[in-house]
Amino acid sequence: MLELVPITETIGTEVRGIDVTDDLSDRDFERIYQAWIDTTLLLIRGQNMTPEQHVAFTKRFGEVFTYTRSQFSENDHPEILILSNITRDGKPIGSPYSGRVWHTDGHYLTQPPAGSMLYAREVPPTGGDTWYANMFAAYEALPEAVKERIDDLKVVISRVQSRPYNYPDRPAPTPEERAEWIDVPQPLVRVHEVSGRKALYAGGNVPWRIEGMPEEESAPLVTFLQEFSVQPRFTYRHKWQVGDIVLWDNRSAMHRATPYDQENHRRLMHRTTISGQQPPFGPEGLS
Ligand SMILES: O=C(O)CCC(=O)C(=O)O
Ligand SMILES: [Fe+2]
Repeated sequence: MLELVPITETIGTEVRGIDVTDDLSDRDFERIYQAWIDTTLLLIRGQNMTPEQHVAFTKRFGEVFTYTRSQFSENDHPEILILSNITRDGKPIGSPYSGRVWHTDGHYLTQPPAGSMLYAREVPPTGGDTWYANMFAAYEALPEAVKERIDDLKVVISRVQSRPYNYPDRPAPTPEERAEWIDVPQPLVRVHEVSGRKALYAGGNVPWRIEGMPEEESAPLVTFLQEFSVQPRFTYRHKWQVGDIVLWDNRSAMHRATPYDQENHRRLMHRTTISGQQPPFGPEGLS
């Protein structure tokens, strides 16, 4: 029987009593979907999915993104992104460095993904955990004066500067990529398109600044918001077991991967990504 169990006081729901490869009734799915929207993260343990089943389950939450240009997608499954240190024919089959700093996926895209579903296939005995922070809770805990100050601010994100920082194992952007990777504006406070709740949209792995604000004012505010939002009271550290699925709502969560002994242990994660809309601007998210 489907059971929904809170993970911490502020973030996450563990979904028990389901096999995601079975047909879930619309009623059960609706409860799971609502828990995802409300608590930003779902954990489902003990699953055994083929790539097809992973994609099919992800599709219930939205349109699944296809990695047409990634060197790290699974053979014949462009929807499955591989995060791993395991090598295939002497070549890495994934980037083991992805996400080592707090971030929200695709902050630098005009249409960032709505969510990501990570599935653990192989895990090291220690390390390789993933941290998550609930950005609704972080926003709501800010002093009223800070909320008023930041509610209508826009930030500008530079994708070009992000590449070497995020992926030390990948080459710097090519001139073509540089030309294509434009600076992207995002709201600093994001109104969730399903619940209407406000979240701090302050992801950190891509350099960003606040539009129209002098650097000496913007930089300390950015640092304050980033540090504020990852306090233990808003976060959950997930220690992976094989068969775990974690689905996070990228509109209301930040996350961060932690290191592990890459020389001696294997970690293999399959990720699907749910496409998203352009974050709405304006105090009510209407414009
Ligand atoms: O490997 C992980 O634990 C998370 C990596 C990450 O940032 C992601 O999948 O978006
Ligand atoms: Fe990520």
